[in-house]
Order: sequence, then structure tokens, then C-alpha cells
Amino acid sequence: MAMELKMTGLTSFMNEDELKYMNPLVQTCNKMLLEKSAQGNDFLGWVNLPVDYDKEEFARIQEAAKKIQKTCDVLVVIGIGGSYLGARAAIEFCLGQMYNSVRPEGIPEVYFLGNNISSGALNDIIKIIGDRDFCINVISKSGRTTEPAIAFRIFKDMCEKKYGKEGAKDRIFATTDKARGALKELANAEGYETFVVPDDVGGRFSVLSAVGLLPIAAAGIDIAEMMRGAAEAREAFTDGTTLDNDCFRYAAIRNILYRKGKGTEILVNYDPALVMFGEWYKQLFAESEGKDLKGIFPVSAAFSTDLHSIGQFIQDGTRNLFETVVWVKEQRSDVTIGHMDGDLDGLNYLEGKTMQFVNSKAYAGTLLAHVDGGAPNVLIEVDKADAYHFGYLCYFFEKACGLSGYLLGVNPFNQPGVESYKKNMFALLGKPGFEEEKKILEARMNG
Ligand SMILES: O=P(O)(O)OC[C@H]1O[C@](O)(CO)[C@@H](O)[C@@H]1O
Repeated sequence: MAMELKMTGLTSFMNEDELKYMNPLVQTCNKMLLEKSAQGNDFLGWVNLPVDYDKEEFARIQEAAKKIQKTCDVLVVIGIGGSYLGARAAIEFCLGQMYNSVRPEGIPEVYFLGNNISSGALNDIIKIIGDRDFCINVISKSGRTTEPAIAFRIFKDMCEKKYGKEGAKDRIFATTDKARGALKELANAEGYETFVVPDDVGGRFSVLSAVGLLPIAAAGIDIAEMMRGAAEAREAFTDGTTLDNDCFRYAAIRNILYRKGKGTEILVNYDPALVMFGEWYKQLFAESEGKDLKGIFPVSAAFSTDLHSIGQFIQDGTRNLFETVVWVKEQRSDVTIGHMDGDLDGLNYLEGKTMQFVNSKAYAGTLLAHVDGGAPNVLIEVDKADAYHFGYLCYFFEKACGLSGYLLGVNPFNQPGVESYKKNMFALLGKPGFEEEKKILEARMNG
């Protein structure tokens, strides 16, 4: 079994009957997803993506990844939201946070840009690249998202100055809409190799499409294994008549806890390699569920680091939260604790034990303490952090998210709320067409 959901941290907060009552609702929501019979049904391509994907494009992704590895020292990945979080989460999940420093020979450094508007962050990457060779993977369905569009304008220019227009064309890979949009038009005009953001897959569900797969493959990760993991999860979580299916059970648990006033979910990890996985999860659930004045607020935490900061609140603060802990059983590599003469740090009782052993006791001890403090804990135990398990876990959360949205009575596949800040920003920047709004907003800012 690739992963297992454990009820240990939930038994004092709900009983099996409550879960049974949820079963018919979850089954109905599953039908809505499988039969594409409900809101957002134009965006359900992710449901079968692990088996129903463009095999010819998949082979092209693998080829492009090899070409990137051969021709550059640095790959710059430009995108925001669903157009970057999945790839970065996968790379860090499989290779760790320091992947750029510990990568093997022949693998480029990979930096993610265009996911903020910080000139400092952008200039740092330019400095890091220095005189070295680089390639660009620009990822944007629309091609008009402000953050990646600014970064791409700057890096396209840099690339053309360094390699000439012809040379740059071979170093820029565009992942975008198959037919429309500003980036597609530009890619056609300039002759970039393009990859497709499928029409029926929203950004936050797109990691297993070219959006995630090209940067992941370029980082040296086996994307075929990743798809295999996702395909096995799809198989395991396609249907079921009871909540024995972990994915259905998780969706039911979330809904039960939400109805009991637990409006915040903290996705907890015990390894910095999973921090970006937490960021990916946040977009997935926040854009899917947080609407119509409803939804569980998704946040993430890295333990034991955050036990020394927000741990106090989780143990003892407002009782409106629950935790979902992703515990990875096997570490990428382990360390054994040695002996110290005089035992000044008091750690000799751990001599000969591994750090992962200590971490596992921190996990168990925290679980019991937080449950005693009134914070329900969903436990998701994963065997390993590799490509297969990333694919598996990713599909588990995507499917649970679709089910959760329908259980909540919202359309999980739109994100109308994201437009509000953009409209204001465009108006304040003086974008043509926003003249009236500009006056109104400036008066509000000044008054
Ligand atoms: O790929 P695009 O069009 O640049 O959009 C990027 C992101 O912006 C959003 O549309 C809004 O946050 C996300 O859903 C998407 O992942």
C-alpha cells in the first residue's frame, strides 16, 4: 500500500456512525465527478489524466527534458499558481529543498520565477545564472497573467541578447493553451516548442500535465513513475461502496469536522522537503472550496520547526482547527546520533538511534498532545518520498478536493474571487479600459 489514512487522532472527535451517515453523500459526489453531471464539469480532465493523456506529447516532454539537461546549467521556470506550484512541490518532495545544491552531474539547477512581483528576487536569479547557460520554460494558460508576463519579458530579452533570436528560440519552451491566448500567439510567431495546458484541466489540477511534467523531468525525476503512482491512486479511489476507500473517507472527515466548527485545516509535514507540497495543497483547496462565504481555510506547517512557533496556538489556542499530517515513513537518507563524552547536551540516551527515529517520536508525541488539546488529527502515512508516491498522493488530494467541494455545495472548479485584486491592480497601474475605476480607487486610497 502506497499510503494509509489512520483514524488514531480522530476517534475522540467523531464516531464511525457519523462516517456511515456521510457515505451516501460521498458516493453521490463521486458520481457527479465520474459522470460529469455537476457544476464545473468542463474542468474534470484531471479525473482520468493519469491514464488518458497525450502519449506523443509525453514522449516530447521527455525529449525536451533531455535537451534542457544537455544545453543548460540553469532552467528558469516562469509561472504562478497552478502554473508552478505542482512542479516545485514535486521536485522538492522527491529531491529535497536543497535540490539545486545536491543535484547529480548533468542535471540543471531549476529556479522558479514569475510567481511574485519582487524585483529583488528576480535580480537574485539573474546574479545566480551569471555567465552560465540557461533555458526557459514559460508556463501560462492565458499568457496575460501579470507576474509571469513581466518575468518572461525580462528573461526573453536576456535570452535573445545572449544567444540571438535563433538561439533563443531553441532555449525557450512554452506551456500554454493549445490554440488561443497571448503566449500561444507569441510562441507561434517566435517558433518556440510548445506544450499544452489541457482545456479541461484547471491550473491547480494540472501538475500531471505538461505544466508540471516538463520541469519535473528536466530536474531528473522519473515522470513515468509519477504517472504510474497517479494511475494506481485513480484505480484505488475511483469508486467504492463504503468509506473504506481512504480518499472518500478523508473527504467525509473534512466535512464532518467543518460542520463541527473546525474551519481551518493545517497540512502538517515533518520534513522541509514537503513545504512546497503544502503550498500546492493550499492553492488546490483554497481556490476550490473557499467561495460563497464557505470553506475550510487551508494552511500548512512544517514540524518540528513550527512546533516552536505556532505549536503553542495549535495546542492551546482557539479550537477551530484540525490537522492533516503527511508522515513519510522512509527518509531519503538517515543519520545516526553519536556519543558525547560527559553527555553535556543530555543526548547520550539517543546514542545509536537515527534522526528519523527521533522524528517519528516527535510525530507520535505531538499527535497525542494535540489530540489531548482538542485538535483532531487526520494521519496520512506515506511509504517514501519519491516520484511514484508523489503521483499517488497528488491524485489522492485532487480527488478528495473535488469530492469535498461538491460535499460543501460549491463549484470546486472555478476561482471567481481571484479576479478582484487583479482588477484593482490594473486600474491603479493605469491599464487602458480601467480609467473610471482608477479614479474611484485613488480617491479611496487618498481619503
Ligand atoms: O496559467 P495562468 O493563465 O498564467 O494562470 C495562473 C494561475 O492564476 C489563476 O488563474 C488564478 O490564481 C490560477 O488558477 C492559475 O493557476
